[in-house]
Amino acid sequence: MSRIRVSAVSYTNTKPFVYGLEHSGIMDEIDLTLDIPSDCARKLIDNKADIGLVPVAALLNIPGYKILSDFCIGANGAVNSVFIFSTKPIGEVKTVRLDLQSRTSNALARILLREFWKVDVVFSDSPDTDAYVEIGDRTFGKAEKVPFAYDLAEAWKSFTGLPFAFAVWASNRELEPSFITRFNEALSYGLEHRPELLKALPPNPDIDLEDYLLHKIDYALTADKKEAIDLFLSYLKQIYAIST
Ligand SMILES: C=C(O[C@@H]1C=C(C(=O)O)C=C[C@H]1O)C(=O)O
Repeated sequence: MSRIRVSAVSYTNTKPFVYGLEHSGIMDEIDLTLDIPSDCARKLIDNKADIGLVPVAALLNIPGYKILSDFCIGANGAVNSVFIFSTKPIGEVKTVRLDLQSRTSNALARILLREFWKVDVVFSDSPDTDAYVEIGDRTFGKAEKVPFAYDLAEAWKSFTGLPFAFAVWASNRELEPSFITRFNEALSYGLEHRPELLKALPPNPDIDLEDYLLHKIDYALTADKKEAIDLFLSYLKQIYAIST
């Protein structure tokens, strides 16, 4: 039987999930790759993977997608690894560069700039923009070093009162229910064993990894995070309608 191809995110936020998958029998049934979020989305869209930790902004491009887990990469308030970094206060920003590794946070930035901060900006690939979106481990420690840093999960909570989900476990086809159960058990094992994982991770002077993996990243795909996804996707559709 051919293995199920799984694309997970290569950032620290996903390490508990990877720990769970690697410490379970499921490794015999899957081919696991670690990818930046934009590649993870691309693999699901192009049928190069069967399951992915898919940026929610990409769900609209995966016909018939199925969310197969009650775990996600989310946050309830500040997440500490998804930012707009800026040389100016957000109300004065005119140009913004997006992050090529991101799908969700780029869209979230567009929504918040327009609907929450109410600034009209131009998006550009130029290295000289007033502000830029950045996600993942590359952001660790930067918020204290730049003139202005805006945590996008925190801003979303201020805007909507809701938590947020950046990426969900989804498939692009039907899978065996018993496999999905075992997959979820492996993810759950990883979350439960975060203390052991934390002991094994090299210390990082730029981030409190315990706080990040136990408190900032919120892994439960709760009803209010699903509500947030629906709301986020409805804003995203409006933005597509405007920009196309
Ligand atoms: C919290 C994060 O969430 C991520 C952000 C994503 C995106 O912007 O597309 C996708 C997956 C997550 O890893 C992060 O990367 O720091």
